[in-house]
Formats: sequence, structure tokens, C-alpha cells
Amino acid sequence: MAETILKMSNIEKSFNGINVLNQVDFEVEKGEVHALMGGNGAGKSTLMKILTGIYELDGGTIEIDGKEHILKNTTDAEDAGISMIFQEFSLIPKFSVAKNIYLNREPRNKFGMIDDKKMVKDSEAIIKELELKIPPREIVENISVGYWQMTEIAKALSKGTKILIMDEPTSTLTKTETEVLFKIIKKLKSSGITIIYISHRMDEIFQICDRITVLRNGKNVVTKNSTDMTMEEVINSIIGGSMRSSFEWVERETSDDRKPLLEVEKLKSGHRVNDVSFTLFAGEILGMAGLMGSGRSETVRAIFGIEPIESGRILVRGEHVNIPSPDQAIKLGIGLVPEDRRSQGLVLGHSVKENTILPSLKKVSKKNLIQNKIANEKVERLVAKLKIKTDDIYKEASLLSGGNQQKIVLAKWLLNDTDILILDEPTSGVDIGAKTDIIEIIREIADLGKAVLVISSEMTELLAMSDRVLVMKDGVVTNSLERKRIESEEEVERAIQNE
Ligand SMILES: Nc1ncnc2c1ncn2[C@@H]1O[C@H](COP(=O)(O)OP(=O)(O)OP(=O)(O)O)[C@@H](O)[C@H]1O
Repeated sequence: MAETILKMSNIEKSFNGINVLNQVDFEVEKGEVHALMGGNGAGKSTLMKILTGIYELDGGTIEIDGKEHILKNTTDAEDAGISMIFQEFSLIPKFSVAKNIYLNREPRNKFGMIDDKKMVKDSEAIIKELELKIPPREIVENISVGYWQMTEIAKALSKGTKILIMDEPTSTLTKTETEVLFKIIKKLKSSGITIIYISHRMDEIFQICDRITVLRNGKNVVTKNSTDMTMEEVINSIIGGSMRSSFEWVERETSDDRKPLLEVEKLKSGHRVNDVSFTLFAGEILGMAGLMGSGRSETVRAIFGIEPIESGRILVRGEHVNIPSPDQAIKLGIGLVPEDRRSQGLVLGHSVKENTILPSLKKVSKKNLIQNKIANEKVERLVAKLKIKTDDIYKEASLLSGGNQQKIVLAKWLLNDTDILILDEPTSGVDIGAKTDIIEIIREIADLGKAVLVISSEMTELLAMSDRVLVMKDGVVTNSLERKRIESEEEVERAIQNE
């Protein structure tokens, strides 16, 4: 008989009188990988923040190993054997791997000094247990982001974690790193550690999770073995209905005399962008495929004036331009939805409305005064269209769920009505329903004659929306594939690997 390690019963939580979790039950068995799923704003993070002592519950009980626990703070949760790895890692980049693993819990010698040798030795033992090759003395900022995640796992293990919560752990990982992570998860599982796994990526869930719980609007919808559920059933539980299939590619009409809106010639920038040339036409959706580190994000950052250009030319509407800053890019009608939206795309202390109208202030103002009626209407329309879950448009962005924050950044550029829209991983972190909405919106924008350049590591989505796919490898555009000639995802994967 499977042993229950965690039993959360009748959990209630409200913020400012608004109910976010309503009588939620969540039961997890020892040694299983349990997927916690749900749309953006469904309450997953809130439930997990209660379990990790970040938020206090308003009602309900938490039993760990059959014993009721009151988790008033994060120390209580850690003492009960619970750790969470957040999407924004908690590591200190300037410290070594070992120091990060034992931060504030450093082993000390008899004189009360930090015992560096023991710290490195103990870290080494944990890293070895995970069958990883990370030098414990290496400074964290010098190791790849994929290893940051592994360092976080090592840190959790060093604390004697019994239940490890992972929040979209693969969103920053390459394919190979994801495979390593899955191997580690299997290893942890076999040593009796329980994993709660939050992700919006369906294929992963079915690959590594034993059971699935879906929340919708702060309520339980279903808990089942993953083998007893189909992908469609999971999707339908998440969105509360059946989904139109929008991951299917539809050939869009393109005219032969389309004008090039953006031309990039032999672009070189930093050490990641070596020789990038391509043309983006009006009305086109151009996808960019490549491995992490292939220079895709750096290319668009250089075009948007964030990174300096060393050589090469950029032409906008046929004219040679200099783009020394994002301000200049915006003036030329270029918009960028960045990959790291939390730090680059949003002012977290400002409201949904303020964030959305930020790049379009001129468009919603008269004599430097914001026309609130017009601005509100526009923002409300976008909030509805993108299904942004917020009480109203005045809610502070920091109080929205992660996926809904992502949607605000998208809304901001949609409102700005730019001619050339660049999207870096637009669907990362958003739920399955919103993904299809975003793909549809991208199609609508291109249908208006605007040009869209979109980077995505999720091949299914990239192929669902692109008219043409550029392949990047080692800072060079190595291929340009017409979507209608692409027969399978594998074909593009092979081009990416340059096989
Ligand atoms: N501190 C807070 N104050 C007010 N509202 C909050 C706060 N934290 C969360 N919320 C609200 O609670 C709801 C649930 O958010 P939560 O972050 O738990 O969603 P989620 O399921 O994790 O979503 P995502 O998939 O987007 O990460 C959202 O509507 C959010 O705006």
C-alpha cells in the first residue's frame, strides 16, 4: 500500500477578501512524482507557498507523515522536510557551488570558523550521489544555468528534504539538461524522495509523473494516475471545457510582392552573434529555431538596441538604420517581448494598466495627459482577449500569477501596435489555453500586414505558427526553411543539430 506523505485538506486562502484557494485537498504519496497542474492563476503557487511556509493558510490542515503541522514560516517547512526550487533561483552567483549549498548552514570547526574543507567534501558527496560533475569550488556564475538547477537540488538534499517542489524546472534547460534532470528525478524517487512537479508542458508530465492533480479557479478538479488520463482529458480539466486545436499549422496567404520590413545583414554582436543575415517581410511570421546558446536571444537583443553591434547592417523599411538603444528601436516601430519578462519586461510595483500603456503613452495621451477612458478601454479589451486573470486593471503586477505577468508584457506590445514585433519565447510559462490564444493573436497581427519574428524552443508551437523557420547554430543563421516544405518536427531538430 502506498504511504501518504502529505495530506493538505480543505485549504482556504484569500487575498484582500478575494478567495484564491477554496477547500482544496491535495494528497501525495511517498516516493511519487506528482504533477500539480492548472491554468495561469489557478492557485498552484499559492498552494505551494502555503506548504513552504511563505503564506499562512486561512483554513484547513496540513499533515506530513501522518502528523499535523502548522507551518508558520519557511523554517517550519524546512524542518518538516519540505523544499521548493523556484523559477528564479535563490543562489548567490558570486559564491561557490559549495558555499551556496550550505549557505547560512556552513559547517564550523571547533573555533566557530567556517570549515571550508568539510563544506567542499560534503558538497562533493551530494553531487556525486546525483552522478553529476560540478566542481564544488566553482563560482556559480561560471557554471551553466542548467547546473544552477542541479545545485539547488543538491542544496535541498543537504537539508534532508523529503518533499521537493519544482516549479517549471525545465523552462531554462536545454534538451540534454532536461534529460539529466529527469534522470536525477528518477534517482531521487528511487531513494524515497517525493516530488511535486509544476509544469505547463504536457509531454513532460506524461513522461515523468506518476499522478496528476489539476486545480481550476482555486478548486480541485481531478487527481488520477497519469496512465489513466489522456492528454486531452488533462487539457480539458485545466481549461474547463474542450479546446479548439490551434497547434495545427494553417497555411496563410502571402503575396509575392510583400515588402521587406526588416533586413539584417552579416550582423555581429558580442561572442554569441557571429554572422546573422535574414529578411523579415510584412505580413510574415518568421520562426527562429536553435539550441539554447545558439545566439537567438542575443540577435534580437542586438536588433532592439540592447546589445551593441560590432559589424553588419540593419535596414528597416529598406533604409539603413542605427539602433543604439531600445528607445530608438521603438521609434522605428520595433517591439520586443523579452525572454526574461520578470526583470526585463515589467515594472512589478506598477499596475496592470500602467505596465500595459507604458510604451504607448503618446498614443493614449492628449497634451501629455493620459486619456483614462481611452486607455482603460484599450487595456480592458486586451485583458479580456488574453484572458489575464486579475481582479481589475489597477492590480499591482507583482500580485499576479507568473503566467499572467507574462501576458501583460505581451499586451503591452500589442497595444503599442508596432510594425515589427519580436517575441522571445512568448508561450513559456503560460498555460495551454493561453498558448493557443497567443498563437491566434500572432496570426491576427501578421494578417494586419505586420511582421513577426518569434523565437520558441517549443517546436510544436513554433511549427504551428511560422510561415518560415530560420535555424541558428553557433551565432550563424544556417538555414531558412519554408514551413510548407517541413514535414516533421524531427526535420527541424536535425537542422538545429546540423546533422
Ligand atoms: N500576494 C497576493 N496578493 C493578491 N493576490 C495574489 C497574491 N498572490 C497570488 N494572488 C492571486 O492568486 C491567484 C492564484 O495565483 P497563483 O500564483 O497561485 O497561480 P498559479 O496557478 O501558480 O499560476 P501560474 O501558472 O501563472 O504561475 C491569482 O489570481 C493571483 O493574482
